[in-house]
Amino acid sequence: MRERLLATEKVKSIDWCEGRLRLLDQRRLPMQEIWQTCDTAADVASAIREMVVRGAPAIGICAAYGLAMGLRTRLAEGGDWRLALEEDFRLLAESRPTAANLFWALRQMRERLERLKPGEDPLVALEAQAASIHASDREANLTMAQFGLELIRKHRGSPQNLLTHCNTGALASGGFGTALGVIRAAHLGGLVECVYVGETRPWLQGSRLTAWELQGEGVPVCVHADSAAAHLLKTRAISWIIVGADRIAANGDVANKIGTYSLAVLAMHHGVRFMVVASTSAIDLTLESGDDIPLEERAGTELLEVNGQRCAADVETFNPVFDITPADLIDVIVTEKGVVERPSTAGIEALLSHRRLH
Ligand SMILES: CSC[C@H]1O[C@H](OP(=O)(O)O)[C@H](O)[C@@H]1O
Repeated sequence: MRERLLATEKVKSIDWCEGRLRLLDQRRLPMQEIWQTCDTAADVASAIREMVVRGAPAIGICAAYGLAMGLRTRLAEGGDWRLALEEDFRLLAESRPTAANLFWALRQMRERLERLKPGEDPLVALEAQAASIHASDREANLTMAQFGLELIRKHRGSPQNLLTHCNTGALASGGFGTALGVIRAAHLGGLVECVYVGETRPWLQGSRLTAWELQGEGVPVCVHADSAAAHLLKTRAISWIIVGADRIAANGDVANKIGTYSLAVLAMHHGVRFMVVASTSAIDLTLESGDDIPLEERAGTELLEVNGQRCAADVETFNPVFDITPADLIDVIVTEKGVVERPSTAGIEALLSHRRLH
């Protein structure tokens, strides 16, 4: 399956070439494929904040490259580059608050700097570390795709309807995607009748990005309004809801795109299995439960403007872009290190220490 997935790879949203980062502007997809060039850490922080690039793993990868570019600038300025680089760490860390991968990637870069040997070129070291974060995310997605495929096959070995939310594909990661990587593998394995995709208001990551990725690979896809999910689960036979994660607390609670929590409640009510797919870089053991995960709220204008039309003026808005799905609503969390059925603190600990629970 690994080779078959590699053969299908079409979408690439992050391009690192000769010390410069180019990003496929996801705000313009699917109607326009426009690439934006970032030359500095500030450019990358802005691209993350403005959603040029989005998706927890992709945000972490870009922050790593942004820090490498920041170091190049600081070295050219002369003086105490370590002190000056702290500004770049801060800019990138403040770009968005929820995705654990952002802070995990920045920590990886900081630890690489702390391991510098006397005489070692810091720029070479950081650029290599950023490339390694990118490559290992892509590799983790290939591994998770196969783990997820086996869970789907074990549950039912025939073509079935799957439902996903937001975009967790190649656009949101270093390649192939997390939840969408599992769905890609299920399609290649002949187990997909149709993939139902929620539009994912207000940024429409589902109807704009996921539908575009799946259509491009001939995967049967059906877009529905977020508010249609309950009726869809009541009237059509959906076997799995498969989503990504921006941050997973120590007890298995999951922060993900707004609307994920309601899908998990609906899954429980309708007897649909609920799978979360995320690499262990999304797990934040410093947080006991999902109650501690910072949930980003974005400007009300993102809610009130549709296709350039204002829906209402000067009205109060409630626009959190993430919510928390409690672990007891999740059947399984798939990571690159293995799967955790009925996630719990003990299950997460066993996964990370490679201990088998049963
Ligand atoms: C591969 S997980 C991507 C994750 O990020 C999305 O949020 P956003 O588009 O706001 O960055 C969504 O929560 C996805 O599950």
